[in-house]
Amino acid sequence: MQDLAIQLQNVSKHFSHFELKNINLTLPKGQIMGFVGANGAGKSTTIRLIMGLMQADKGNISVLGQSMPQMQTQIKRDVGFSSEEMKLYGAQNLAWHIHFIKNVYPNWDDNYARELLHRFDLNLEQKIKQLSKGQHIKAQLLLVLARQPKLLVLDEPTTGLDPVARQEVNNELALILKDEERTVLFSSHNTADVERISDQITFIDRGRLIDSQDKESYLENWRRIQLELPTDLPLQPSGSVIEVEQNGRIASVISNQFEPLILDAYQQQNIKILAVETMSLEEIFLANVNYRRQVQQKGAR
Ligand SMILES: Nc1ncnc2c1ncn2[C@@H]1O[C@H](COP(=O)(O)OP(=O)(O)OP(=O)(O)O)[C@@H](O)[C@H]1O
Repeated sequence: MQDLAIQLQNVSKHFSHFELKNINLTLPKGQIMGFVGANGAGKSTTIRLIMGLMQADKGNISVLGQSMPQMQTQIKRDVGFSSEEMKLYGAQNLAWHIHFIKNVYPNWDDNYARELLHRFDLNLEQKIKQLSKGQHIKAQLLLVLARQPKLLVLDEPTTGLDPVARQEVNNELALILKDEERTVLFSSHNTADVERISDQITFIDRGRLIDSQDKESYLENWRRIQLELPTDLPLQPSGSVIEVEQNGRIASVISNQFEPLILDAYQQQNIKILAVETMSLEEIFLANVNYRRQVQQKGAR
């Protein structure tokens, strides 16, 4: 069996107005997973459960082979976690934080910390409370990255950063990708970031995982097909076609399991194929969420 950094089996968590339902998720070691969902989809809740900061109502969670939350103290050294909720000590500067963390975590890498300090354009002596929001996020990331943990769990690491800082952080994550021993789970609203640096993609919507797969084969499955129909009668979705937009005799359809046979089937109905287009992760995410919500609504009726 492949070595897993994170495994969730049938995990559920119920709040008064929200339910995270039957989450099954596996992240193999050495991979970087982008965890994508709209506001309130359940990303932070899932991450809190993984980190043992909250207890699931049901299901099993294991992190680096250890059960959570029972073994959270034992695995803390190997897991680096960063989220907006975690505040640094405002009255102290970055040098103080580095000194503190270095004493706790033996894998602390001074050279890497210096490189990050330079690349993130941070000042060791400036008090944390004087930092801008973006600088605070970068300081937090420096402290967690330089520990060289085996697993990094980052809750929206690039939210609130300007495009330049976002690129700096993404570049660091992309560098980590080259190290086959290290694993990253990061949540994001930004599908462009996720498309660029992840090798696993997980979509969550309204507390349910809607897809979790390796990026290459996932992107390969989705296509938008432009069609010219023989008449303007409405074209119905069928098979792997999940969305049809039609204007007269011109239609644009989306397939979530594309194969050339779909084109043959259209041609047999005298439908002309105008174009077969790949889709960005953003387009796929939006189409997928719309489709899943429609299916859910139909099921609920
Ligand atoms: N401790 C809690 N008690 C009650 N409800 C909660 C609690 N924590 C989260 N929720 C609810 O669970 C839902 C999911 O929240 P969560 O923070 O996991 O979403 P998210 O995907 O991280 O969203 P965002 O992108 O906006 O940060 C929300 O409706 C939120 O109000």
